[in-house]
Amino acid sequence: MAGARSVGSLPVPNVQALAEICNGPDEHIPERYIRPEASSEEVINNYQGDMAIPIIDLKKLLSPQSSEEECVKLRSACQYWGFFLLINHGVPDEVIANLKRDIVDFFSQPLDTKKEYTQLPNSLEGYGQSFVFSEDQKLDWADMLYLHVHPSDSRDLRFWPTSPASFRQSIDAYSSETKSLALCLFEFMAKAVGAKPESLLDLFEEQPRGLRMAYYPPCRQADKVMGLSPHSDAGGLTLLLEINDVQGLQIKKDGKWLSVHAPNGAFIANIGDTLEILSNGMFRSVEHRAVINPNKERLSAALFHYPCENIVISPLPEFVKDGKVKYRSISYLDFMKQIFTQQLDGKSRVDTLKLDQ
Ligand SMILES: O=C(O)CCC(=O)C(=O)O
Ligand SMILES: [Fe+2]
Repeated sequence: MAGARSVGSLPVPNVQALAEICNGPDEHIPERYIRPEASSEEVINNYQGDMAIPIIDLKKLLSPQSSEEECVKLRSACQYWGFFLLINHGVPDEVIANLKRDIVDFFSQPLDTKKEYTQLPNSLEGYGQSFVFSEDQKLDWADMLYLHVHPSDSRDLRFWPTSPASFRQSIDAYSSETKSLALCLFEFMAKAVGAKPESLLDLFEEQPRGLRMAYYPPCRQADKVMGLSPHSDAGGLTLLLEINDVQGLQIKKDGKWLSVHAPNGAFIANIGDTLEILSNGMFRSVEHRAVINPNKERLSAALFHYPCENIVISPLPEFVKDGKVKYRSISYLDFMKQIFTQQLDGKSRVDTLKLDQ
């Protein structure tokens, strides 16, 4: 593969700056950003009834009176959707508001200021783009700032912006306040299928977490470009925050794209590949993408929860019903390496690990 790297992205133009140049209705958009699939597949915008994304209430999960009922909903959400909205999650409004403000402020700074945090070769962290493997690969209409936020010794402060001045503090507070959320969800997910809570908790207890903040510039020809290519998330669980209330996330449901939007203050939670394998396919890691708004910029922040680095990802015995193991085992490090060396051409990563039934 031309230009392949072990990790990190090839450098590509800054999209926010590009969008400012080609912002007319007929302006030429460079060929590498033209994505026919952005408008060629069916999208459902007003979903209702069975097509409404499940809403999980953390307060209800934690309350002895309602926990069992909410656990049933959680199980069904993880099995059939792989996505759910998480409400009453307990992360203070102020912590979320501060993070949102600072992310907006960061991306609205001059390019030269943001470039001080540019990704280095062979590193994913910093300001730039994710997953650009080759010179001829189509490109997404977005810029990103990716940081390891936990554990604290994984932080590389070279990439942590000092402007806006409160940014580091806001990310740190957000990281602390979300710390127990995913573990709590893992615990209930295990309980929901009759497995011991430790079965998942033990694998995620060190909680490596990364925060990917994305800036999707508007594009007058939004139907020609793609904000974030279809993908599934590699880790265990992702908690997504929509920063400025502009819709753009779409998830694959029964072969169609479904627009998903979080009401103010809710998280959009989704199962990642690692959890699909650990749960022997009981929980689904679902393909999703982000599209572009013609008039408004969109910002989001995805908090990825990874398992401990030294584990082998393999279906957990408690999730294997009828003795049928559906995935082959792979060390977590090898699994992550694949992300940077393999172009899957539309195939899902977990599919490559599925055993023939
Ligand atoms: O921005 C979004 O809505 C989606 C982000 C996402 O899927 C990701 O960062 O993996
Ligand atoms: Fe994602």
